[in-house]
Parts: sequence; C-alpha cells; structure tokens
Amino acid sequence: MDYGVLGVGAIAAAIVTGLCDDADGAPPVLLSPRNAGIAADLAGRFPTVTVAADNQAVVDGASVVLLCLRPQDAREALGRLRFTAGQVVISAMAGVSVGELLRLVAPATDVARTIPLPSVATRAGITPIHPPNATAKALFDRLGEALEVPDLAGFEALSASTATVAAHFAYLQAISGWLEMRGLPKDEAERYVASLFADLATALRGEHDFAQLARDHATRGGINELFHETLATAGVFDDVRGGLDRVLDRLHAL
Ligand SMILES: NC(=O)C1=CN([C@@H]2O[C@H](COP(=O)(O)OP(=O)(O)OC[C@H]3O[C@@H](n4cnc5c(N)ncnc54)[C@H](OP(=O)(O)O)[C@@H]3O)[C@@H](O)[C@H]2O)C=CC1
Repeated sequence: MDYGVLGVGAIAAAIVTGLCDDADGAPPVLLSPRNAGIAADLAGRFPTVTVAADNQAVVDGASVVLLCLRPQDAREALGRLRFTAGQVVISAMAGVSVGELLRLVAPATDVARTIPLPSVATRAGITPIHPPNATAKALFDRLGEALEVPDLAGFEALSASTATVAAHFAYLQAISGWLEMRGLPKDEAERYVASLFADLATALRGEHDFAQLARDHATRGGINELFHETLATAGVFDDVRGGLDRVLDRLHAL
C-alpha cells in the first residue's frame, strides 16, 4: 500500500513514525510540503518517505490519501484538488462528516473517518474507524489496533471522550498543588504524583474494568473510599458526564 499525507503536523508525524520507525516493510509515503520542517524531518529519518512538490502531487502519487489537516483549513485546501474515483481517503479530522468528505474528495467514494491518538507512533494506539473500511483497518491494525465503529453516534462519543486529557492533567496538578500548599517543594510534589499515576497507567494495559479497579483501591473505611465518596457527593462524576455532553454538542455544531 502507498500512502499520501495531506497536512503534515502532529498527528501525521505520529502516523508516519508508526508506519516507518524500525518497521519491517515500511510503505512508500508521500508528504505534502507544509509544514516544511516536520516533512523534512520525517523524510530525513525514513528512506521510504518523500516530500511532494505540492498537494496535488500527493493526491496524484498515492492510492490511499490520509487527511490530517486542521478542519478549518480542509475546505479550502481540498476544494482545489482533483481526486480519482478509485482512491481511498482516510480522514483524521475531527468534526468533518462523511457527507462533507464525500463532497470534498469527489469522485472518490471510498472514505472513512478515524480518531488516531499520538500513541500510533509506537504502534500502541487503538483507532476508531467509521464507517468500517478495509483499507483503514489494515493501516490502523498496523499502528496498534483498529476499532471499527459502524454506529455514527458511538464514533462521535469516542471522539468526544478524547477531550478529557487536559482535565486529567489538571486533576494531577490539583493534587500536586495541594501538596505544595502543605509545604512540599514543587518538584518533589510533582514527581511524587507523577510516579503514583504512572504506575497506575502501566497497570491499565492489563486491567480495564474501572469499577472493579475503584473497588480494589478503596479499602472499606479507608482514605481512598473517603476521597472517592467526597468527590461523588460533590457531583464531580456527574460533571464529567455533563462536560462530555457539552463536547459532543460542540462536535455536532462543527
Ligand atoms: N493531534 C492529535 O492528537 C489529533 C489530531 N486529530 C486531527 O488531525 C488534524 C490535524 O491535527 P494536528 O496534527 O494536531 O494539527 P497540526 O496543526 O499539528 O497539523 C496540521 C498541519 O496541516 C498543515 N496545513 C495547513 N494548511 C495546509 C494546506 N493548505 N495544505 C497542506 N498542509 C496544510 C499545517 O502546516 P502549518 O504548520 O504550516 O500551518 C500543519 O502542519 C485535525 O483535524 C485534528 O482534529 C485527530 C486525532 C488526534
């Protein structure tokens, strides 16, 4: 399979790295020239990666085109390009519907939306795909695991769930900030909290029954139970659901 990439930024770099870094049978990858620095870096690191003269040369030179543009750039950039009927187009762009993709890349009809995460760079990402698409599945199985999601509502909910990462780090910052207020040096407080949660993140690779994990870590009458109950009573977990509803509304409005 040969790939063309339009929009060479953070997520495109992760996909290309996962395809080519220390990989058996790295495929040919043709990059759009912008962002020139990232494109040159990828082409310099991987022998099967080349930078095209312009966006149309990417479309002309690849049977599978990956769209990794920011949604606000996509309409103008894609409107200028000529696709062919037999091409497969795989979009990573949040909030751009299949209907709009079909309009933008006509006469190509084999299109799929995906939600790659930065962990595709180490071939450890689980990537939702909608609608199911054999070419996208082969690509993202290679980069970890493809998760075909036939139901649009389920796909959009998964997309919304990726908005929780900044808040996760803010939660860790609240804990380390509280330790600082109790007199611990900032660096010590941050390193301690990082070590606590890094260990738990590693454990998640094997266990993902979150309710069970919460029970396992809450000794009856203990301090984990106390803290969990305090947040639950304050409505923090209801707020998580409410926040995700707001994100979903925003995605629908795009
Ligand atoms: N980052 C992530 O973890 C994820 C991102 N996505 C989606 O992927 C898309 C890209 O995100 P991300 O990689 O973070 O964004 P970036 O801003 O890092 O990358 C976008 C790239 O597109 C380039 N670009 C802009 N206009 C054009 C154009 N007309 N032709 C060719 N290239 C152009 C930009 O160049 P320049 O720098 O010169 O402006 C930039 O390099 C978004 O739609 C986002 O929703 C999806 C899942 C995860």
